Amino acid sequence: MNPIEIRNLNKVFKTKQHALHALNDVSLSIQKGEMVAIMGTSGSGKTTLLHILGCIDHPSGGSYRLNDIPVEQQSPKALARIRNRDLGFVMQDFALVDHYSVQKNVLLPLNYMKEPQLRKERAARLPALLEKLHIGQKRHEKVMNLSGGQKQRVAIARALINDPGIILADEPTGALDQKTSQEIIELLKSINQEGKTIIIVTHDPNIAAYCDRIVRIEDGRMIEAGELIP
Ligand SMILES: Nc1ncnc2c1ncn2[C@@H]1O[C@H](COP(=O)(O)OP(=O)(O)OP(=O)(O)O)[C@@H](O)[C@H]1O
Repeated sequence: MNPIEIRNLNKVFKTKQHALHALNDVSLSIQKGEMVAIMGTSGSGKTTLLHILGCIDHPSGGSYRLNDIPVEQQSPKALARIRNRDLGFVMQDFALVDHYSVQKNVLLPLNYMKEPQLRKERAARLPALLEKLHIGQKRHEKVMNLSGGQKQRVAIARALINDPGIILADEPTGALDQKTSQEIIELLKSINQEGKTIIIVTHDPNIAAYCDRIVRIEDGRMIEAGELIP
């Protein structure tokens, strides 16, 4: 079973004037432990695809199985649980709460977890996780006082606190300088080498070079699926 299986996926955005086909007949399988780059020109549909993979948006047609679960048949509550447990998100603008501390930001996903024992177990991972991401000393610092690279490390820690199998990253280095970008992609690569499946939307060929394969999208169509890992 592949963690991600999409078949003949379509996404149409309807406005009063017209219907925009953001994704057109996209089929894609992603194996466990792969690191995949999604590339394409601006407006080609990359973020739309990532949002559907992240169960943030719904396709207009086609099927999506995530960890063998048919996503389109899930209730909003079940989808919220999937987003919380099975997926970690890393965004270009970090999507952190600036006036919260590092610790409070990283622990945020646990607020949505009902099981107290599991929440406790996950929270206990915090110190080791922050050390691993080299932000241990910033634990009580407000996020607004951190550099861009440090903020992205906090966002990666938050994505990992629930130990999801899949990390989805939308231009994770888009707001960072070249040196910091390299540090962040090397960090994501090391997380991938520990077994996480990682999907990264990027414009940057240097970032894509760290991935196992490149999926290219143009005008909502997948024009290249790259080579699968043997
Ligand atoms: N909510 C929406 N309503 C209407 N059209 C949308 C919506 N979201 C995206 N689109 C359109 O769908 C197309 C694909 O957008 P998407 O954001 O997926 O592109 P992208 O490849 O991620 O672009 P970029 O590299 O500039 O971020 C674009 O034409 C965009 O204008």
